[in-house]
Amino acid sequence: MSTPDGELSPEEQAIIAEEEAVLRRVLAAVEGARLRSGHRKQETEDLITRLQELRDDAATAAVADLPHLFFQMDQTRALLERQETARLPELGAPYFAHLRVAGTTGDRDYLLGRTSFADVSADVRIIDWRFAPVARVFYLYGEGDSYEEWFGERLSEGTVKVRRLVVIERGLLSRVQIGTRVLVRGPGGVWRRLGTGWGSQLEGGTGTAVRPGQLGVGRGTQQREGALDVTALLDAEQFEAVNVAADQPLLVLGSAGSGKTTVALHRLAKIAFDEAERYPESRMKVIVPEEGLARLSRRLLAPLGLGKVSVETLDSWAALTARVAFGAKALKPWEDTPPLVAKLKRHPALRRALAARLGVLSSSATALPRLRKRLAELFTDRRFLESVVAHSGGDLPSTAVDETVRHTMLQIATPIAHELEGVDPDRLQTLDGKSLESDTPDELAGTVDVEDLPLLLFLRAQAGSLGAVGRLVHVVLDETEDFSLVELFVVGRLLGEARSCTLAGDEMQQTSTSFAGWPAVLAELGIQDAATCRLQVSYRCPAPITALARQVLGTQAPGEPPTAGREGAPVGLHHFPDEAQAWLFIGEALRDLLEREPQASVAVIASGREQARAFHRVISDMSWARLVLEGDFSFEPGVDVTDVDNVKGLEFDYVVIPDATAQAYPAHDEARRRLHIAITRASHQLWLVSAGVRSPLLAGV
Ligand SMILES: Nc1ncnc2c1ncn2[C@@H]1O[C@H](COP(=O)(O)OP(=O)(O)OP(=O)(O)O)[C@@H](O)[C@H]1O
Repeated sequence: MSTPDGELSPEEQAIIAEEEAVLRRVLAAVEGARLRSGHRKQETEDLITRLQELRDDAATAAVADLPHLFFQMDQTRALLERQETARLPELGAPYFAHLRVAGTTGDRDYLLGRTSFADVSADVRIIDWRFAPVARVFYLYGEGDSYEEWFGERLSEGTVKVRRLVVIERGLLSRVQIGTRVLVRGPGGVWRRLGTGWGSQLEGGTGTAVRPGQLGVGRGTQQREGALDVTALLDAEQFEAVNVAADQPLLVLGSAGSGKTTVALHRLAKIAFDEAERYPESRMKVIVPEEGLARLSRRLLAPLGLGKVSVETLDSWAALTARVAFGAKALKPWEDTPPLVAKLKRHPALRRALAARLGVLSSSATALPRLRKRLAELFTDRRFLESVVAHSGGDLPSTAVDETVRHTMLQIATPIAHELEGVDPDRLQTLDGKSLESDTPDELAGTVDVEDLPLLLFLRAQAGSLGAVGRLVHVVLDETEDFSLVELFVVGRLLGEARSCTLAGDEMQQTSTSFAGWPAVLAELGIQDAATCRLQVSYRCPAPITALARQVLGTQAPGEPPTAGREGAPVGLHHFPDEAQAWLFIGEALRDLLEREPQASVAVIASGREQARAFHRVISDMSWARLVLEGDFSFEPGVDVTDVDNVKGLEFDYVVIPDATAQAYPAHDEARRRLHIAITRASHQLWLVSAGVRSPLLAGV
């Protein structure tokens, strides 16, 4: 299957020579434009000084001189406006792809980048991937294909003669990809062709053989630079999705790692670029369930020119929105809601029960104290809660009723501080300086759960408006399967009539049982006609991992398996009699890996927080080991020890699951989805390690 790395053929040498010549031309043309704009800068400064002088003159001039001075000021201003210079491509990496088309007027070269630039005399045309009509030809056709595309009113026909992806680093060409052929510049500037085996595709063929018991395929041997820009890689289906009209709601579905986030964020960039006035960055938002994905999304948005778009987690968005809608001081949010109570408050059955019990409140009934009282009544009403549990389809156990009542009773108790009003504040502190109620159940008194915030907003939004909360012109919801129905309702209200949004999701990755199906999601957002795209190719995970992920899902797996993007290392399964041995083995393997591949990104994904903490102790003395339990990923090389709840939407070169046991992952739908999420974070290699009884989800592997 694999062919060795090789010397370039004469044809490939010619390709490299051609690409280097193109790059030299581009760099010279951009540098020329930069110098010209530098000269213009001096002229601009002179004009500004001149304008200032004229203004000063006008302040003291005789009335008769004013018309003449004003005329001069107008002229200077007009000259200044003409000085405005366009942004120039970055010299370090001015484009990421090369397209040559043969049309009726002969051959023409286009380079795809993030900033348009043309110097026709130097035969340089860099087009912006977001809006240049000819970018369609790049994304939708392959080398040798004939195309027919309408560019506005004009039908354009031709043939794609060259379609190459290029990587330019600090102004130097380092990689050229033509179809599946990859040419890379090696040390000393010697070019070679990478073999087609999976190992060498990853890192260039050296040190990539996988031996059983050894982690690593060579991915982390080099700095991460030199990777192809994902904007250049968008496939035809993804490109069409990115180009769906801005006012059309879009649902992007697909299995793990098929490019849903990639499409959603590129669409945002396209919309912001095409219709900057209607869709200002300040009124667009990305909302995701977890902190880790929020951080990753910010990192992905920056190179797309969307550094100002706000990215929020569901909790921080709800807290901020509630603060604006209800007033900052009125709410004391509680973040440690017991899991069962949180689950009940986010479940679709609660949304339906609320509708049946409360209907739509009148706006006079939505003052915060009244809304809180309403919720408190409901969450202490056993019959109401029993009906929620009864309609939860088995998701909620009956113990959720007692737990919710008990928890709410503590919240509605009067805080000690109120009862002791008038007492000397010094006497209301414990010896260690804390307040009397801290670390006691009384700490809960007067709080609202973070899960209550969307409910309060929902009741208020249903009755009228959310007051000062700003309208949104477009929103991206990622991992939409984890949004509760009430959260979706509130987002819908903030979008107003247009409902311009991109919803990315995969029902196989729901972890919070708040998902009620895509029709319910759209209905709650008030959307009747969403465009839907289903991404088919699994880009992140190699074939062995995609196959295992499907097996783990069991009967929940969707009908059509995704197309595996590439071959890859076999999944490693390691079983030990006891946990100490298993973890020692992982610790050793990680040390060995990081010595060989110091640039690798590795995640040890435990089933829960406590397991992550416990495993972290095994390697905590290593400088590259980080415990990440609040989504605070640094995206630096090294090992993140974390748990399933933290990693949705993320990816790592290597993933180790340290507790693939029957206890952590029993044969049960939610466990299947959780293991599936952990497995599909790996982009190069996966290990499943177990001690005691191995998870039944891995039977036969
Ligand atoms: N057309 C493509 N060609 C090559 N790589 C791609 C392509 N599209 C996306 N990718 C890469 O695939 C990986 C997964 O993409 P992305 O995170 O967008 O997937 P996702 O469907 O949102 O994943 P998840 O379901 O885990 O949230 C990323 O590394 C991304 O850069």
